[in-house]
Amino acid sequence: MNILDKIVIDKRKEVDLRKSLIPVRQLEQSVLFERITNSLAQNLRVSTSGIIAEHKRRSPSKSVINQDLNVQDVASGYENAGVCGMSVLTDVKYFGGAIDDLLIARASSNLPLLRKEFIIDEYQILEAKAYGADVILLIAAILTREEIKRFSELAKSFNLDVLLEVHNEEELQKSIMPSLDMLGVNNRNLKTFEVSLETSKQLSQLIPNDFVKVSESGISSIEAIKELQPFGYKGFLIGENFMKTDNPGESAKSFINKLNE
Ligand SMILES: O=C(O)c1ccccc1NCC(=O)[C@H](O)[C@H](O)COP(=O)(O)O
Repeated sequence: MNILDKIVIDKRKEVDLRKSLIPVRQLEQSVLFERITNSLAQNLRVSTSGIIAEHKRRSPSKSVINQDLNVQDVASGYENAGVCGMSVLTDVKYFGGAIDDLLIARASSNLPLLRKEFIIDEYQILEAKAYGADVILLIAAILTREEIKRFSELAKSFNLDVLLEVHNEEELQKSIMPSLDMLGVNNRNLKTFEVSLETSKQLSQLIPNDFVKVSESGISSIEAIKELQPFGYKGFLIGENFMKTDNPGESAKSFINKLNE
């Protein structure tokens, strides 16, 4: 059993509990449900840096990264740094996140917000919309093609962007469909937790040009981005490298300044 299998077992129980506490009707009545969303894919298409900066307190691979910061400060710092979008990990058990982190990030910035979650049920997409997200993540490794289609079409009906994440060729081949906006290649091997940019490089040629290509995980240097850009990547999801510092916003700002030099 890999880490995703464990996360999904817990997630099913969590989602059942959340559904019983907050019914769909209540989510649909949220003021944010009517909010006009802000497209991350569009920002990435026109950006020179393409940075998507993540709020990440801890992770299965690194344990604690940073538990001392306010989401408000991180979100406003990232916005001030000029990132293209912010990823907010909302998983409680494995990442120390919360759905309220999304709400706080929404109140603190106008950035496109990605709900970084292990989505296995439509309910979580309604939650994403009700708590102010602009983008959802779908992970091919934990979904069937039919689920990817159903979930991405539901997200598009709410004007949410969809980032589909893959780890290998098989996941990529089963997932390609028009209701996706961005294809993300995760460089982290979920069995060993090792990261290798080679994964992004190898899969890049199999991703049709209609999708914005995003490289995820293990990116910690300007050189890594310069290495990935020739493979067509327009988006770079960075978590730990910024979050391990006392001031992720400042850290993202100096990273982007160096990248643009
Ligand atoms: O980060 C982990 O340890 C992890 C383990 C299992 C499933 C997902 C995991 N991370 C989620 C992510 O995709 C990353 O947080 C994101 O790509 C940023 O990665 P990094 O820059 O390496 O923090």
